[in-house]
Amino acid sequence: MAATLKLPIIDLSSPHRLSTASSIRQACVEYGFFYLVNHGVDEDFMNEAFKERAKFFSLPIQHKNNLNRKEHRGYTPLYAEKLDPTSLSQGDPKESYYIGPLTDTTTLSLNQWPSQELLPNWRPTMESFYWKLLSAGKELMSLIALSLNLDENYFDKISALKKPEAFLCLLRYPGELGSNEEICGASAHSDYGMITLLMTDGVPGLQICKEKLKQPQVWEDVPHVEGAIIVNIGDMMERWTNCLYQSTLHRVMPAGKERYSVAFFMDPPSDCVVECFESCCSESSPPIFPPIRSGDYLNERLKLTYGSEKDLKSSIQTKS
Ligand SMILES: O=C(O)CCC(=O)C(=O)O
Ligand SMILES: [Fe+2]
Repeated sequence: MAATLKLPIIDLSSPHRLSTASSIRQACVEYGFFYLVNHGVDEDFMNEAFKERAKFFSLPIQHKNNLNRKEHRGYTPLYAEKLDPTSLSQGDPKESYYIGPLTDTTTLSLNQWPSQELLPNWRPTMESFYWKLLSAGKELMSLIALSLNLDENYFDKISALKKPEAFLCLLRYPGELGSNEEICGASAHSDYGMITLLMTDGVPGLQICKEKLKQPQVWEDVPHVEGAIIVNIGDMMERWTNCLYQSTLHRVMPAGKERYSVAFFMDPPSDCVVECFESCCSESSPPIFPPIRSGDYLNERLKLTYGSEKDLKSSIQTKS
């Protein structure tokens, strides 16, 4: 049985910003994961958004398939994603729905929405959810900058936050697929981007592996904390910080029970160059990774997760 972790709790509303930043640093070095409380997304609203989310997933499959993922927005059916591309499974047994950046008017229309007749409150609820999470995420990024001995507006200054590539992802893991220990709901992976804000629903399953290079891997349970957002560091943040902050390997084990979660992936805009921060390298610890455009990095990772669009289409035809 996996041990249960007690991750650090960070209070986003604390007036003691320097000491909060120092706790964030410790959490990111040690775990790459922490809980965020007093984040401004109130529990009543979150529960309302969770209800709307469940309504979408309970629509008949043909309605969901009408909104199939295009340009990384819309519905992704069961098995279409494989977060661990080396896994031998047919794909991860989860379905999801992606809402792309609302901050960029040029790509806004790429988003897909269920029709108002079917789900009248869905779009305004999800848009509001998006803005609330973006606001919490931006506030957190200023503390993360402080935690790295950078100016608190640093991520704004390097244009990482003006129009971030932030995606709201609604997830459902169907319980009826059983609790085969071999098949993870979400296979082992680290997130690709800057940070992820994750909201779970109380059904267990999320686990992290603190030392991704150590064999055998040791997995520990991350319990749900009511009202808290789980934050994790993504690979681009790991590159920026020269591996000071870990993008920790995580997965979702099957619980034999339906499970929902929401992930808000905050990535820099595609033309932002991710290059080791000066505060994270020195002569004795030079940059480990070469600079890379965020968009190029993300595209490579997404290609591995989804295979080709042809694979996605055949997965829709055979699995639904
Ligand atoms: O559902 C969860 O708790 C985690 C999901 C996740 O890690 C992801 O989608 O990247
Ligand atoms: Fe993840």
